[in-house]
Amino acid sequence: MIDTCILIGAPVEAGTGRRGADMGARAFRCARLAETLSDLGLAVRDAGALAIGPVAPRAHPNAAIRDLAEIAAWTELIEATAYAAAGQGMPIFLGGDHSLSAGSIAGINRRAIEDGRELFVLWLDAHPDFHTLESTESGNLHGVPMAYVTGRPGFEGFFPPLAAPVKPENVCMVGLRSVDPAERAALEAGRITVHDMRAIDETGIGRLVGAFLREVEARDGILHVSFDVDFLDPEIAPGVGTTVPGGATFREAHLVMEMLHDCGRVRSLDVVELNPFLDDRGRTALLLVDLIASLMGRRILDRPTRSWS
Ligand SMILES: NC(=[NH2+])NCCC[C@H](N)C(=O)O
Ligand SMILES: [Mn+2]
Ligand SMILES: [Mn+2]
Repeated sequence: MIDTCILIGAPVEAGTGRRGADMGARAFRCARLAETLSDLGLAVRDAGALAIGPVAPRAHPNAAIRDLAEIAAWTELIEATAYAAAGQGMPIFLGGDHSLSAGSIAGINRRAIEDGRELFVLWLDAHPDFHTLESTESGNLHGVPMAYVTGRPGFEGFFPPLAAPVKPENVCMVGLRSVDPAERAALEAGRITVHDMRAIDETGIGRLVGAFLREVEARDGILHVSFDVDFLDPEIAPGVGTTVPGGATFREAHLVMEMLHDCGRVRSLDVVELNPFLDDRGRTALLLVDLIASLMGRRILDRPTRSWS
């Protein structure tokens, strides 16, 4: 694990159908993310918030799509930021909506390839966000980043060209419970590892994530974690625009974070879709700060408790 965290605010909300996600990065600061990480003995660099300039609107044959030029501009900026930050510490992207992961994962993968490392992605989300520009029906571009970074066709000429796609077999999605028909067909035809809520109920989240982490270790990979707030059950995390009932519990989420810390291979993180406008007195932001703390090494007992390998 890395000892310097770089906090990068990415106040993008054009990818969602609801306003308010652009306040997410500020809410993490109110919930004392930087201080919490410092208390764990980590160096923290606050890189502030990114901003794009004005963009000329772009049309797409899929008329449902909104804010294509804006999301393309965010993707380019976040990609460059992720690439630069990955050489200096552990970037933590504070969203902002999930479209930011198009840029963060693309930039992290460019760095990984340059360093001769194999990048794996753990995608914690109620949704696969696996639409192409053709298949999205809502037109909300937070529903497409995983298709983009794994190199599915149709982004050429609209999104920035990828240095290299992430290998689908290096991606593991956990927590799915809202999958559109076009996404389901593409996931069935592809090679991404997918664990829906039923798999979690039947097998246990620790065994599912443990199997993936063993694979990352076996292939000497590095890991990017993309955490969508709606991975969590809305009862404990109401501050998100796309709530879906039946999500991960408090203990399941902390277990995953603790296992990620113990595996020692996480090099970058997105925490996305926090919408303070929909939150209940900051409780979702505070919960996320505690989860990030678990990922960065906070533990209940002061001894290694790793038991999954
Ligand atoms: N990052 C998210 N919250 N994505 C939700 C996407 C929901 C739906 N699949 C859509 O494309 O509109
Ligand atoms: Mn998502
Ligand atoms: Mn989601």
